[in-house]
Amino acid sequence: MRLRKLMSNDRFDIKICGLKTAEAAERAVARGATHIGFIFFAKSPRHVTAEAARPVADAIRGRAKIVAVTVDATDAELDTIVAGLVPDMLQLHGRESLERVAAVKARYGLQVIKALSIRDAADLDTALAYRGTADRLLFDAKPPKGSELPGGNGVSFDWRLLDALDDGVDYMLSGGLDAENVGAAIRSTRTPAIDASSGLESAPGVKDPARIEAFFDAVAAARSLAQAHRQTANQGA
Ligand SMILES: O=C(O)c1ccccc1N[C@@H]1O[C@H](COP(=O)(O)O)[C@@H](O)[C@H]1O
Repeated sequence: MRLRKLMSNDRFDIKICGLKTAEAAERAVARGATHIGFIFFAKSPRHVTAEAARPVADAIRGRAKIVAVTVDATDAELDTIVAGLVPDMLQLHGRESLERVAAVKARYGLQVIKALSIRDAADLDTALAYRGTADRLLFDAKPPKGSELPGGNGVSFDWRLLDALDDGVDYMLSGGLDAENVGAAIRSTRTPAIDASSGLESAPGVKDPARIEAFFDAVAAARSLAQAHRQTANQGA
């Protein structure tokens, strides 16, 4: 049943986040990334300035959505990022309220992804309140104790919580995805989109070509297996 739901939606988005080089961005897009994310958070090993990120973004502009990832950024900070990077979307990965999400959307006229950290069913309920205000929800794990980063921690949450979601919820599954677990994530959830960052790195902030390739290979394998299951199910119907 879940496989049928997953594959009945042809659109499947793959966001690769925390890019710093045109080489890594090009590799991700060549393999099918639909979204490329740049991190604007000074404490992150993936932090970039708009000036440094712009040529990387320009190299793939028009072939994947350019996403600026920010954390409780002020209007002044967002003004600099939006003017310098010219992103297609903003990802708000802090404690932004519903009102703040609405204000950011209105100020820039850009699509907004709201990242929400999930540990239990109550967190999912809180996250769902952003539906209709944010253009898309992104479910990430809660940061481990002591982490200075609200995301990019390489940890997953219990994907079984997503069983409770209605089919129509448009979200991205994030948190600790890598080549080893992304197939299971796709098979065991109904996710219409995935997002990965630190699981594709050889060191914090350093994207690894082999890990990127292995990740996309694993995604393709899981998607074609699901497709085969759907065809078998349709033939039996
Ligand atoms: O990657 C970071 O350093 C980061 C910093 C601040 C906010 C978000 C950040 N990353 C985002 O977190 C999720 C999950 O990352 P991971 O796959 O677990 O490493 C993803 O959206 C990153 O873009």
